[in-house]
Amino acid sequence: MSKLKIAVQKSGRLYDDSLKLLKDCGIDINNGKDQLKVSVENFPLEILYLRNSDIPQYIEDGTVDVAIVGDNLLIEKQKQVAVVAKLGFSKCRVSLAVPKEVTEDSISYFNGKRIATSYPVTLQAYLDKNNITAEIHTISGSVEIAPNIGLADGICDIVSSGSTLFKNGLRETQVILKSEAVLAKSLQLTPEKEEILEKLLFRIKAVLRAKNSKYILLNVPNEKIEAVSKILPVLKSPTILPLALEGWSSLHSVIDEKKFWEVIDELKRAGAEDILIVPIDKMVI
Ligand SMILES: Nc1ncnc2c1ncn2[C@@H]1O[C@H](COP(=O)(O)OP(=O)(O)OP(=O)(O)O)[C@@H](O)[C@H]1O
Ligand SMILES: O=P(O)(O)OC[C@H]1O[C@H](OP(=O)(O)OP(=O)(O)O)[C@H](O)[C@@H]1O
Ligand SMILES: [Mg+2]
Repeated sequence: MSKLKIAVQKSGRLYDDSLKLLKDCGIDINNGKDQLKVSVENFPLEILYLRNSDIPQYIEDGTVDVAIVGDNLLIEKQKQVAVVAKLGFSKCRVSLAVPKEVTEDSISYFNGKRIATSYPVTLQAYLDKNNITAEIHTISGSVEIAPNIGLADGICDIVSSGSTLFKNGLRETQVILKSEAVLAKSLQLTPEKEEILEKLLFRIKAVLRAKNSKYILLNVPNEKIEAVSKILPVLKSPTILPLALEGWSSLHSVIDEKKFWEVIDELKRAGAEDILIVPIDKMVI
């Protein structure tokens, strides 16, 4: 039986979360030190550890079948690949930034200026769209240093917390795009590999869904069940179990964690008590 070849970043920003995701999907990974190709025993998968920057080309060639890669890099490299799932980690943006002393916020500041970046294609497309003519200096890293050493008047680079910009006396002026890790696939997969990918995706979706959801249990007087149920932003309808205490019930359901914080006060006002929120490991719907 053939195996699906998946590329994962060898080391860097994507590595830990990529491996955690695969492990959460029940995939046993036993890496030897410096082993760059690992065959998985309990799923038809072969893992290749590669440089993030090389991955888009490998997917387009069909050298690898699928990969976990930063979406911003796929946009930059303009390869013929398909994104099959957003993975919710390594969230960042590609932004323009200027020395903090520059007071101008408008994109027209960059007209006739020099911009250092590792993402020249993304930057050029953005400048063209905004009718800006600038000189692009492509460098492969430590982009934030460029204005300080007189190499550029501004930069275009990845921003996440903003701390690298801040420490280098820069400030973000325009967000060009937002990115996160994605699962991308080759356009040349055989039907057999598509089938393995479907199985992998099924697991990934169950893991991601569970990450954003919580199991909620709360106690409520019977006459208030309807009012409380109406407020709960639940998946289907809640499970209602009678408590040993006469006139009370326990409501169980699954909710989106973010929505829970929005309705907590309303739930209490409507009569909910003893609210428990419990993590969910996997969620198949
Ligand atoms: N500070 C950050 N916060 C969140 N995500 C980031 C951050 N920096 C980079 N990323 C995302 O992680 C991906 C990998 O970044 P990383 O810096 O680890 O590798 P790289 O320098 O692009 O490549 P290589 O593996 O080829 O050395 C980027 O393409 C981007 O999508
Ligand atoms: O907004 P922040 O949270 O500070 O993150 C942004 C920084 O993170 C990335 O660099 P990284 O640390 O990956 O180093 P690299 O340039 O060697 O890839 C990116 O190139 C920025 O420099
Ligand atoms: Mg980096």
